[in-house]
Amino acid sequence: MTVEVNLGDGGKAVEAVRNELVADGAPAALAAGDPGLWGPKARSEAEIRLGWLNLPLTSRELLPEITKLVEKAQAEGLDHVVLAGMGGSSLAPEVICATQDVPLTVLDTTDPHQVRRALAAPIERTLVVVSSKSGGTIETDSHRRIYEKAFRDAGLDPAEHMVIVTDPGSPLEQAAIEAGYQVVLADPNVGGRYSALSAFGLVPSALAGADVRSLLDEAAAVQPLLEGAEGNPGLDLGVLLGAHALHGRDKLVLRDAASDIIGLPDWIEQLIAESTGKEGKGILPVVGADAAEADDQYVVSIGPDGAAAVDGPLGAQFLVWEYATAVAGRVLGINPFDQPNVAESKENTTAILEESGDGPLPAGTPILTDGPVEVYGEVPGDPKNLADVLTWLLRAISERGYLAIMAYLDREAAFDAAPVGESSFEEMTETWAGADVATLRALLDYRTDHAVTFGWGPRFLHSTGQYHKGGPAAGVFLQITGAVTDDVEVPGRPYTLGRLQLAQALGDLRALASRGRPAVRLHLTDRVAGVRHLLSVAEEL
Ligand SMILES: O=P(O)(O)OC[C@H]1O[C@H](O)[C@H](O)[C@@H](O)[C@@H]1O
Repeated sequence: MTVEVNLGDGGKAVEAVRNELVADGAPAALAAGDPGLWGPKARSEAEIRLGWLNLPLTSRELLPEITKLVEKAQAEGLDHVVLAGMGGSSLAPEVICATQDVPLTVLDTTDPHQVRRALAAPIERTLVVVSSKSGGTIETDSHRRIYEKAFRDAGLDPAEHMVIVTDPGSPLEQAAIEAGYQVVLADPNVGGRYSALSAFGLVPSALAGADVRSLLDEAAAVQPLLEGAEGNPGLDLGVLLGAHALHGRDKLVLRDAASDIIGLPDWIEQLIAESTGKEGKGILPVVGADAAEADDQYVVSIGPDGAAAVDGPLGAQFLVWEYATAVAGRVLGINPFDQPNVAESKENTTAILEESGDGPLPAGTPILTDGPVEVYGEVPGDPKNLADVLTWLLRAISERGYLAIMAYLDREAAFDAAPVGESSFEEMTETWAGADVATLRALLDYRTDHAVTFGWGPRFLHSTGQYHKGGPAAGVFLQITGAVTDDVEVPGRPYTLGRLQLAQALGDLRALASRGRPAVRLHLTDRVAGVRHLLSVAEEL
């Protein structure tokens, strides 16, 4: 494992931060699990959150149990694995499975259309892993209820098709035991976003067909390096992240640079945004962007190439980024193990659902309609059309600010426009990009020097959502929702997935608006036509 770090202009500042950490004995103290490294306020939380340091060793104890589960699933012909889990309970398995090229369907959405896609797979061959550390996450609870019904409707016993991963003592453990489900208990001394090498990362990945022992071996190989002051990749990276942020370079552009690992930036995004984005401070990860000229941005690459690059196998990457994030937390003077502002949007969502009863949700009235796109929110200057609204949003970004696009839509919808195997790879990619709302990020990025991020809702609420509300008050927010034509009931609950999804969008908007941040919601009355229109307007700006 190597970490190549070119200190560039920030050289002296970075060196000063490193010297102070080394003088304080921080690298060895962190490796030894000292909970006092983040100050007295963070101590009690840190005392129960440092188990990730030992996972390369302790997770080996899970391997026999995992092997049995895998053998059982194989014997029963369960080869379609669905993972229901949000944030730290699904981001690592997604990277592990993509990197090892084994199929895993990740459900970290309340979009009914996307959930319908998963439900369309052969149910008799489906194994659902329900992963939730707290056991109380509304999206995951909804997926469990939906699949339980789907299995029963197909004459199948849910207990034969479900595996639960949760913390000991969670409400989910209780419910799962009562229902007779297979349960794997995770290490409770590991927080969600640090849980890649715990049962949360390993169980669903192994069931999908990944080799998880090798991940532990890779992490174990880098572990001894994390104790020292020299040749310590976690320290080098953490110093870089922390020192840059201290000096105003707080946008971390993450790039995949010819590595064999697929999708690691999305996992890093949650780790860093949720760990550091609080108390008005933080580091904003920017995924999918090119190197920017702006002086609040810098690039770290995954792979062998780049001025600052983290190169090494996936298991080692997980551990090094976690260590680096903990170091950056110390440098910034924050607690890297809590997420104090995530609950706010969740509470708003619950309140909105309760206040609305059986009636419509408080979506408001559009200030204008441009073809298949309705615009909601306060936009000064009497905007006439969508182009005016987008132009205003871009202008509203302050110096050192950023624009966050948050799309509460089906992240696989663009597949419908570009079916695999029907045209050349280049044609397929072009068609895909023209139908994928995520393309908006690049189109708007092209028109501003400021950082532009993109997140799928509600997935990002468990990731960058913490930074949006707890980090520097510098965000401008563009929310996108869409009409639901094929909703999904949530058994035993008074809402459908579509209703929950819209309530989540409105709940987060309420939290952002209460901070006085510029925030607009675009609603696509026809999803396909709406995305096409939005992209063509952005292209013409
Ligand atoms: O695993 P769960 O308890 O369901 O939590 C899933 C996610 O929920 C919350 O939003 C936290 O902020 C995340 O850090 C966590 O990964």
